[in-house]
Amino acid sequence: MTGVEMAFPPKRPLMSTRARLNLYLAITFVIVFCISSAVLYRSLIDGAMQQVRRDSALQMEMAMAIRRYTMEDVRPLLPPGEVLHPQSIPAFAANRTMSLLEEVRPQYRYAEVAINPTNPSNRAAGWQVDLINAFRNEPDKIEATHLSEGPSGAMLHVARPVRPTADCLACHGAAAAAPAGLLQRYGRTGGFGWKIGETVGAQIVSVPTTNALNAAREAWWRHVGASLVVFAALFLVLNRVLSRAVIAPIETRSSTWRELATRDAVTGARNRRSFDEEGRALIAACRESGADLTLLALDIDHFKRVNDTFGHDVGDAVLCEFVQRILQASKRRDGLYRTGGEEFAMLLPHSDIDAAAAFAEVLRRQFEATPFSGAGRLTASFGVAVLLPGDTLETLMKRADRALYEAKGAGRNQVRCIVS
Ligand SMILES: Nc1nc2c(ncn2[C@@H]2O[C@H](COP(=O)(O)OP(=O)(O)OP(=O)(O)O)[C@@H](O)[C@H]2O)c(=O)[nH]1
Repeated sequence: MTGVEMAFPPKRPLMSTRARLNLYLAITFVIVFCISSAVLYRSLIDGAMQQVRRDSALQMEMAMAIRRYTMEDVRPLLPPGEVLHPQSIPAFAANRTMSLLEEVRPQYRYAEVAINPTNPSNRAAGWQVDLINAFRNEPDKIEATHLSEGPSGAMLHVARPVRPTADCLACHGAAAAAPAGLLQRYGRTGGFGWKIGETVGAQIVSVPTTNALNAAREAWWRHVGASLVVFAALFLVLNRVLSRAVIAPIETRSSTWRELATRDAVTGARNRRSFDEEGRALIAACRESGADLTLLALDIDHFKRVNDTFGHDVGDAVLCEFVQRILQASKRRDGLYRTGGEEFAMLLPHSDIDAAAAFAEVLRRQFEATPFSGAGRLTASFGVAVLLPGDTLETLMKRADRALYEAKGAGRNQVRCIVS
């Protein structure tokens, strides 16, 4: 056997239909998964914050109820006078009661603070002052929020303005008119001169957000994990179903169509169309890599006589046997092309003219020595041409044909080479 190598097999698409289907499925799943996870994350966080706000609203309502109870039920029994009972002051009662609640619900805080308080421990500081000033700047505002980050986590502070009514001025109007007990307990320095409707302070409810947000994030991670499992299972099922129901039949049909479009129906050799396409690609590849390329033109001698003597069917069988013998003698299964009736061509990359001629000679001897079944002894002629700079497939083919005609002209059953 010779060392020549026949043409490269035709190039396949970079990705198979199956691989493309998997890629599209995977991309679709990733997009759907990311969008649904992002939407879920947003809604879980929003839900957690709404829960925090509901908690703060409930706490504020509790404080308001305590104030009201103090004002309506306690104050009439213990009106400010010579002796001051702080328990009868709404702000004191609310602060005190809510501080008891804080013992069982740590971090849930309530504070009534003022810029100019009667009780110095109720003096607003830092962001509390900012909230009060915000209410002062916008008298229509009835609620303001502030988020803070502390050692125990993030907190949401919800504030409502404290605006004195006529009742409040009994203690917080002029210091001279204030009850003696109040002056005696807190002095004359703070908590006087308030005016009806002006913002003097704020009720502030503080609620932790960290726990609720962490719970929302944990729920999100659980969902992400479960979704991943569901998406992966769905991917596998869809992949299987589509592969069996759609891709497999398409691949079978397309490979059949490819065979029909690129092979000669009688001999199974690659057809003229393949020769043109693959020949051009091969020339470009050999030019780029600098590899040799030779073209072998083959033709059965006096083939017409086979048809005329034994019939067209035997002629077909001879063509098939001719192809099989060539393929068996070469390394590759592709690379032999039927370019005409009983004319064939072979593209031999990495073969110089001597190697190609030697291969042709092996074939020639083999044909000559071994009779064809049904048709007896037959010979073939060969023309060899090597790829030259500036060659196209057509010019290369022309030279190989010329060499073949020279072989025919010289009596057939021989190999002729044309180098330039
Ligand atoms: N059985 C069969 N014959 C074919 C087929 N295609 C072409 N032929 C015949 O091949 C013969 C080719 O004849 P020619 O071109 O005269 O060539 P030849 O007889 O081989 O003579 P040389 O090539 O000069 O040696 C014709 O008789 C065609 O009818 C085919 O597919 N099957």
